[in-house]
Amino acid sequence: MTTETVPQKPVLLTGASGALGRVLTRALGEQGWALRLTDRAPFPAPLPAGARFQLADLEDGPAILRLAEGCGTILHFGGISVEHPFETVIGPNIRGLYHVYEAARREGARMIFASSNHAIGFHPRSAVLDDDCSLAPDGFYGLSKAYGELMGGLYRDKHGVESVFLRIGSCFPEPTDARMLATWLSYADLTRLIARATLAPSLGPAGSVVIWAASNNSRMTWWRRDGRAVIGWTPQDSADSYAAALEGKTSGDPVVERYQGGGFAGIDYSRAAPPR
Ligand SMILES: NC(=O)C1=CN([C@@H]2O[C@H](COP(=O)(O)OP(=O)(O)OC[C@H]3O[C@@H](n4cnc5c(N)ncnc54)[C@H](O)[C@@H]3O)[C@@H](O)[C@H]2O)C=CC1
Ligand SMILES: O=C(O)[C@H]1OC(=O)[C@H](O)[C@@H](O)[C@@H]1O
Repeated sequence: MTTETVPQKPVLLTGASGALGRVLTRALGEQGWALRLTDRAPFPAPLPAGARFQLADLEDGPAILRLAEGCGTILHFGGISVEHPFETVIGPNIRGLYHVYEAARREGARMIFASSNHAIGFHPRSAVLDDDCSLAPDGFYGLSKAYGELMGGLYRDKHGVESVFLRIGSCFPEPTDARMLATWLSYADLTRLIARATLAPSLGPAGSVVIWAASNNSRMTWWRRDGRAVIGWTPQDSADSYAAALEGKTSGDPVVERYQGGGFAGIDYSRAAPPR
């Protein structure tokens, strides 16, 4: 038996011009994937063979539906990616997300949603979380990710749309502070995770899985059971080799150090844009 390494249908990647979108475009393009790329910002590098890019805003529903035509998987990485006032987040991350889920429903595509640790960021670091833990967003951004997971549940239960919810920790070239000794996800582990999430023949009886998306970091003691066995993903990298350099690099702020979401838990935009 041969293991499939390239999806049979094209894959739509939103947020292609962003940090992780560019990483995935390069890595999956090199593996011969047929990529349909989109972002509201131009793609800042040459496109790999087999990739097409189209500028679009996630808030433009008809454009998103057209882009998804014929795709078997949607990698949804577009949107606001850090804490911002509510009015900034709602368009891309809520209305835009709805357009992407509608596209997945119409195409019968599997959704791989870049959720975030900030969907559960108000859990204390002393808590040990399984994939069915309560959502505990640490701001408007985290709230939009929690809403995205709930929307995925609705589209699964009502329309049979499959979803992989990636609760990504901190995905950067390397960890840069003590918190990331727990939360870091290497680019290579992300790429392998996306491949397994896309190519896994089934997401099990539930039709959706939650993945704690961090590398094999021994300091990640907050996250336990998830759906990685269902898709066949095992992280291979680790932040441990950075420990000597980063262990003392904490914020000194008790709020930041207490919660899993770190600095986002301490940002307060609640009065940034009063209702009109
Ligand atoms: N990098 C990380 O450590 C983590 C990232 N994530 C999620 O992964 C995804 C990708 O993250 P990054 O690449 O780091 O973020 P990024 O900010 O570099 O990329 C996001 C992309 O979305 C695009 N975008 C924003 N609003 C849009 C709209 N209305 N229409 C079309 N495109 C729009 C932006 O132009 C940007 O290129 C995001 O959804 C983020 O929330 C989640 C947890 C951790
Ligand atoms: O918590 C973290 O480290 C990361 O979480 C996220 O969701 C953000 O997209 C990223 O910019 C943060 O650095």
